[in-house]
Amino acid sequence: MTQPKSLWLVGAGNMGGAMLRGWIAAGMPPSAVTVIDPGAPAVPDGVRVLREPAGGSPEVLVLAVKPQLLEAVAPSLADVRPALLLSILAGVEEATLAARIPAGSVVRAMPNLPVAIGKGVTALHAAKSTAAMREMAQALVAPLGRVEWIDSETMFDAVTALSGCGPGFVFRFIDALAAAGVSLGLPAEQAARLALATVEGAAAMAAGAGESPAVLADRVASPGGSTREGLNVLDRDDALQCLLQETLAASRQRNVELAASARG
Ligand SMILES: NC(=O)C1=CN([C@@H]2O[C@H](COP(=O)(O)OP(=O)(O)OC[C@H]3O[C@@H](n4cnc5c(N)ncnc54)[C@H](OP(=O)(O)O)[C@@H]3O)[C@@H](O)[C@H]2O)C=CC1
Ligand SMILES: O=C(O)[C@@H]1CCC=N1
Repeated sequence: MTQPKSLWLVGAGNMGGAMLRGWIAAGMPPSAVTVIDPGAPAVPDGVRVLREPAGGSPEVLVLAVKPQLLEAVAPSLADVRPALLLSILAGVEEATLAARIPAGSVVRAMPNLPVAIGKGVTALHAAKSTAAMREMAQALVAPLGRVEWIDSETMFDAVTALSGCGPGFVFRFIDALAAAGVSLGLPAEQAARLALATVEGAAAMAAGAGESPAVLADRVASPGGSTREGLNVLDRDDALQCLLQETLAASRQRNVELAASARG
């Protein structure tokens, strides 16, 4: 990967910490990274941790605090001049970021939690970045999993709802599948193991298959068999489809609200 000479990670919580673990696992030298986080989080060996910026500027500044903290954090970064600001803040728009933090280029990124194991998805958007900094951003997130550029920033909230929040929805589905097994009399621990392995196997198979998930679902559903009966419940009045539409719409709406409040 094209390694940045220096990278500051501002906020190393759930998501910043996941990206950091992914980068170190992918070979980024820990000595290139400074974490800035007043909570003094645990970080991989060799990574420097500061409570606040202590002068100088990195080549890349990754902003990974909560969107609601942008206003509070920006003044401490007012004298920092990174070549690239990579923001993972949900909702917060490129223009808002550029107005708060002076950076050569701004790229928005929307990763998801599995980046920690190199199996994440990161969406990227940049309207005004230089080509070199777009490449830098892409090279930075490429070892963390799939990378997708989003042309229109207006789509970024929808992408955030789907792939950024998506692992949360899938984790909930795994629990619900297990709980449904328990309701049929299975022991809880065994149901949890079966649900997780089933989702893992089905996702891996769908990822490697040349056919759509719909075709694969039909392959599980033998004519006149029991899967069809179950699918009929999920499909009745588009029950699952409607539930997920409502789920993503609620998440997207929250991103819109976060963007508006960061705009000020
Ligand atoms: N979680 C996820 O799956 C995803 C999150 N995101 C985005 O990532 C960002 C962070 O979310 P998440 O990791 O879940 O939140 P967390 O609260 O887990 O992480 C935020 C981190 O920032 C730290 N922090 C607080 N104040 C400051 C400060 N002044 N300077 C530097 N660091 C500070 C927090 O410390 P302390 O805990 O001590 O307050 C914490 O370690 C959000 O903008 C979110 O939209 C994007 C994609 C997915
Ligand atoms: O829930 C959140 O706010 C963040 C954004 C995407 C995933 N988690």
